[in-house]
Amino acid sequence: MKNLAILGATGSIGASTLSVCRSNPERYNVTLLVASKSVDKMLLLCTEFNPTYVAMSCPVAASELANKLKHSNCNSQLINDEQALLQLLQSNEIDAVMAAIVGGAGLKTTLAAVEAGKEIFLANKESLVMSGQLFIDAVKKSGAKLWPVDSEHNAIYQALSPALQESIGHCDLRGEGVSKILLTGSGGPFLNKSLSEFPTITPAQAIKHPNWSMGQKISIDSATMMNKGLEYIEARWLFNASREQLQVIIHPQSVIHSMVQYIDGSVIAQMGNPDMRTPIAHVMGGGTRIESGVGHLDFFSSPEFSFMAPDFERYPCLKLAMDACYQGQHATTVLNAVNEVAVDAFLSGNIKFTQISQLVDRVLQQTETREISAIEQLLEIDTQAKDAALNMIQRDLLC
Ligand SMILES: NC(=O)C1=CN([C@@H]2O[C@H](COP(=O)(O)OP(=O)(O)OC[C@H]3O[C@@H](n4cnc5c(N)ncnc54)[C@H](OP(=O)(O)O)[C@@H]3O)[C@@H](O)[C@H]2O)C=CC1
Ligand SMILES: CC(=O)[C@@H](O)[C@H](O)COP(=O)(O)O
Ligand SMILES: [Mn+2]
Repeated sequence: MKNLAILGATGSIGASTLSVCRSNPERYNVTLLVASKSVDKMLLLCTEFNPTYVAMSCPVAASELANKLKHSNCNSQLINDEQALLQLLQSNEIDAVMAAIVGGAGLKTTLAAVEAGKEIFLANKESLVMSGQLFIDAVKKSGAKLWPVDSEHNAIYQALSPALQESIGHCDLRGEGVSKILLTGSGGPFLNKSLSEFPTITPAQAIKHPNWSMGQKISIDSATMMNKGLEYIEARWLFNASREQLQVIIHPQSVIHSMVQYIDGSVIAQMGNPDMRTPIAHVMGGGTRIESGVGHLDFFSSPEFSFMAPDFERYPCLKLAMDACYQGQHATTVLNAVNEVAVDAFLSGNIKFTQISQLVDRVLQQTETREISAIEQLLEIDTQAKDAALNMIQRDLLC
């Protein structure tokens, strides 16, 4: 029985993780649940799982939850400050951590767990996009076991040889006969929409992913294909892949979750219904197969598979992310930070869909190259980039 912390417990990945816990009660003890503002959802989870500890990053939500917990049958202890949360994550009360906070807000907690050598189930791709080399170095130093949860990276992991699975972050792809990682993406809801209609795309249209049910931010990222850009950077770090070893392929059906191509011509793909409980069960089972609650693929009623190359005119965010990947960690941190501001602004009706990429591009263009050697530098770059982006929105500097 492992003690599990779920960071982002009230979100989409949090819900899928808890569903896998329900299907496998003998494997995990839900010890710590962390979220931000969703008090009522958290109260329900506390009532069901009775975690030893619970934390809400928003102080108002934390005190509201404290009050409600007093009148409940659950005796979870509320962790009230960030430092205490980081210490708990690093303590021997926690064995495994599902890192599923959305955005750069997940960086500190995820890294704290990495530094303490925990078993890490990584959904929070933004933390790896921001901290890249520092993250991978911390994994190596602490001996943390890093499991990719993101459906594509989990698929790639499953298609790799045991030697490569054991060397996440330091894979010798060529040495093990891998010629390319083929990262698949659906293309989102606007794959076939006329480009002339893009400026009038609404949040309600953009949030409707054709295949996956996910949180708001990642759904918008899928629509711009910034999600695939972030995943490209994520794959670069997880699998130590060079530019020549990474290719993005649009596969609108989201049945193949990604593939690995070998030098002998073989291509190994992982397939399944688009349901995150499959990769989550894979990592929570430690690579062995456990119940996920996901049904089998029905090959006779599945649509035909199709594949195409991404068009950067339709998906400028993908190109920006692929370029930032080779500019360095300052660039990937700015890309991620500005994208977070832009997605928020789009969801609030303050900018157009087409202005998401414009904003990211503008702030990246005014970013100076910087060598990164500490997380504090990344956090400073993150704040500066967000300020610059907000400033551009307020001054109405976008076309
Ligand atoms: N959803 C999916 O299918 C997939 C998601 N991912 C990645 O997983 C991560 C989570 O995505 P998803 O579950 O969709 O997102 P959701 O928006 O559904 O959930 C986000 C979670 O993060 C919590 N949260 C937000 N800010 C903070 C904070 N500052 N401190 C603590 N908790 C916080 C939210 O709490 P609250 O509810 O209280 O606001 C919520 O529990 C993202 O990085 C995403 O890219 C990767 C692959 C697939
Ligand atoms: C489920 C998952 O891993 C998401 O990242 C998903 O891949 C999003 O779909 P897109 O392929 O449209 O980005
Ligand atoms: Mn994904």
